[in-house]
Amino acid sequence: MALLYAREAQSVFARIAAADYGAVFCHACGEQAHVGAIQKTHLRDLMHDVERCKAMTTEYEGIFLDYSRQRATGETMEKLFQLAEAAKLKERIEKMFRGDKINSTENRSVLHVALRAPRGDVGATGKALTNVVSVGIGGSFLGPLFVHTALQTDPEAAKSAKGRQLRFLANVDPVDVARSIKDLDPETTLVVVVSKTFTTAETMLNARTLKEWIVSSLGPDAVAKHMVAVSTNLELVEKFGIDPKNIFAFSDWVGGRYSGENFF
Ligand SMILES: O=P(O)(O)OC[C@H]1O[C@H](O)[C@H](O)[C@@H](O)[C@@H]1O
Repeated sequence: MALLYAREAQSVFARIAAADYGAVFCHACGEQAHVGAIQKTHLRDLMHDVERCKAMTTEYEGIFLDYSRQRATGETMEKLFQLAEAAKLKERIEKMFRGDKINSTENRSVLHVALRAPRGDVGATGKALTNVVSVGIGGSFLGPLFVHTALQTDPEAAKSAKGRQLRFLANVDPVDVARSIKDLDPETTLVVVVSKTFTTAETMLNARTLKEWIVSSLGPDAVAKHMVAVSTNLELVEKFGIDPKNIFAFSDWVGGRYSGENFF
């Protein structure tokens, strides 16, 4: 986990560095000369420096990180830390984790890190969410169904699924909807609305029905804890009332029939 977060920081850092290198690095640190010098340095020579190599390793929560094989010296690292501070890297990472719309070109949150959230989420009343109702039709139904069926014979998946239930709502038959939720408790149920477009009439109707089911039992605030969406249409998902932090977004160039290959 620590390594994943470190990687996250690294990638944010790389983006900031790439975008603002000239403006931030040179102004804040005034060190273009160092860039020139390090560019002329061969990694082989740096690797002879035992002290440097030792200093460029770190360990956290059992994960060992060795970044000595980067063309960088202790001085480079000092400057990079200054750059990170000048570019407000920590603040930017916090914004990303908080779900702020840091993707300014598309005006959307960047929340793939939410996919790494620890398992065992609880609902609005603190009870574990053990039931999942997957709402979606067409590719948005068959993809999840395919994965569910395939994993049924996987011993590890079967073990994790013990005591849990997964139901699919793939049509607008009110009897089917009623039957699917009849023995489920909203307190322990998570509703996943799967819709690439988030406009499909059947899916939207079922999503509204289940939203009402949750709200009438647990109140409007419970939606944030009991409903998530898998979609390309972040605007409509938010309008529907699902917390942006609970959107598993994917790109519209993934066809519905390939739905099993992304978050579905
Ligand atoms: O994922 P959605 O946008 O809700 O679309 C769900 C389904 O809608 C229609 O039935 C289309 O013919 C399918 O190709 C699509 O998979």
